[in-house]
Amino acid sequence: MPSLEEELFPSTPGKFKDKGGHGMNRQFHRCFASTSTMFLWALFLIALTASYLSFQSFMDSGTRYFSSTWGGIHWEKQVRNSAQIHRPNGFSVLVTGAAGFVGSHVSLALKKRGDGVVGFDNFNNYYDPSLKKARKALLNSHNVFIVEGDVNDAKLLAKLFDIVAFTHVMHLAAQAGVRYAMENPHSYVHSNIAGLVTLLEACKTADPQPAIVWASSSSVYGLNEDVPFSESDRTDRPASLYAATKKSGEAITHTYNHIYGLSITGLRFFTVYGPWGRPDMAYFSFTKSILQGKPITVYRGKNRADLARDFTYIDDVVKGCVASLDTAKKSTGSGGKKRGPAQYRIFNLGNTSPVTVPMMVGILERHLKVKAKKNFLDMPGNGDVPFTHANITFARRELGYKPTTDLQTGLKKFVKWYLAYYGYNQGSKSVKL
Ligand SMILES: O=C(O)[C@H]1O[C@H](OP(=O)(O)OP(=O)(O)OC[C@H]2O[C@@H](n3ccc(=O)[nH]c3=O)[C@H](O)[C@@H]2O)[C@H](O)[C@@H](O)[C@@H]1O
Repeated sequence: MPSLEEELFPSTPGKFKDKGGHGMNRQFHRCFASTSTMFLWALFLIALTASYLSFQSFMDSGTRYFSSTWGGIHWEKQVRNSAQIHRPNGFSVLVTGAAGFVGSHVSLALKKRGDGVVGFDNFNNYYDPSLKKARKALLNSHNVFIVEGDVNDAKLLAKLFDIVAFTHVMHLAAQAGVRYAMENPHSYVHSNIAGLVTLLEACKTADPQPAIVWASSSSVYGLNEDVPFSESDRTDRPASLYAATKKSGEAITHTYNHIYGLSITGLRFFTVYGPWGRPDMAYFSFTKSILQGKPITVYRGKNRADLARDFTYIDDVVKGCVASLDTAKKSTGSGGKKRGPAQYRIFNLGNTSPVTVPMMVGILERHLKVKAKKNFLDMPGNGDVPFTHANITFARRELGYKPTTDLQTGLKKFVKWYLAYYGYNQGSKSVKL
């Protein structure tokens, strides 16, 4: 049986039989037959190519539509609902890193006072994503919708700005952690530099342009030895790639402020801790190890000096973030062009009372009622700095920022949350105090 293809496009000369007649005629017929065969073949190939290409493009859009986590009428409705403002002169805020530690707290605080909040997070596995999912569930229960996506996704960002006229962006999405930068340097460049630029491009083009508040880091002070650290101190000697990407962020945001009129506020966070915190941070991982009866490594600086941090409680930092949004002036650009000078600020958000790491461990021991097995180790050259200490005069004056929680009180709240969330049974070999 001839195939469908053969029936439509006969290729055997026998089917174009010369039914008698002259040589010329035969010649003409042969010639005509071969030309028309070629023509038909060409038509067939064109049709095949065209249908292949349209199938490809259908698959492309289909893949995006069916497998991506964004897009569609239902999704847009969720975004719009989440962005709805429920107070006079309220904001609509895009919070990146909303499933993160600081992001989830800030999102909740804004939502509770009636601002519209749309979360944004890529739920990466730098640390246990189930904790991020639990934060997401908490936010969902307060009607905050988190868009799943990466800040490097320009199309998704453009779509969001298309749907919502965000008044502010609270940019907290980042690759965090000081020492992990030696293991995975490119993840810092990807999130903290490339992602930041993609986000700023979206903000600069948005109409209206939002005001931006974003997370820098106390680590930008690097090898600075003037204490306490003031915003005007040197920040050109970072000790880690993480710090270098945050410092770059300060420079990059400045250019977007200068060229496009974006209103920018950079916040230098000082070792933020508390309930729903980050498992990669020392106070958190120490708690887990102490409860499991596992040893912890406590780093020491030059001449065995204890390391110290200006540990800052999450609720204090949230107040600083919200006050930054409240005092941020509008961006001045439109249509991607600057129309006048715009606000550019940088604030320290610290606690102003550094505590040594062994003291922090002592507080945890008391709250957990379990003794830690401590191994002291000279600080490896891994990006750590010996101490941090914030001067918060500027934030106090401009934001009314006034931290009120000391480490003792803050860690008590953290431990209470930790035990409620994970339970006591983290291990069997705990040594009770
Ligand atoms: O303030 C900041 O800018 C930074 O604060 C923290 O960085 P870090 O202060 O290094 O916080 P931890 O990783 O919790 O370390 C706290 C202290 O514990 C020490 N440590 C850490 C881990 C460990 O196993 N042993 C140990 O002694 C560190 O050397 C450091 O002195 C955050 O992890 C960064 O994302 C943030 O940007």
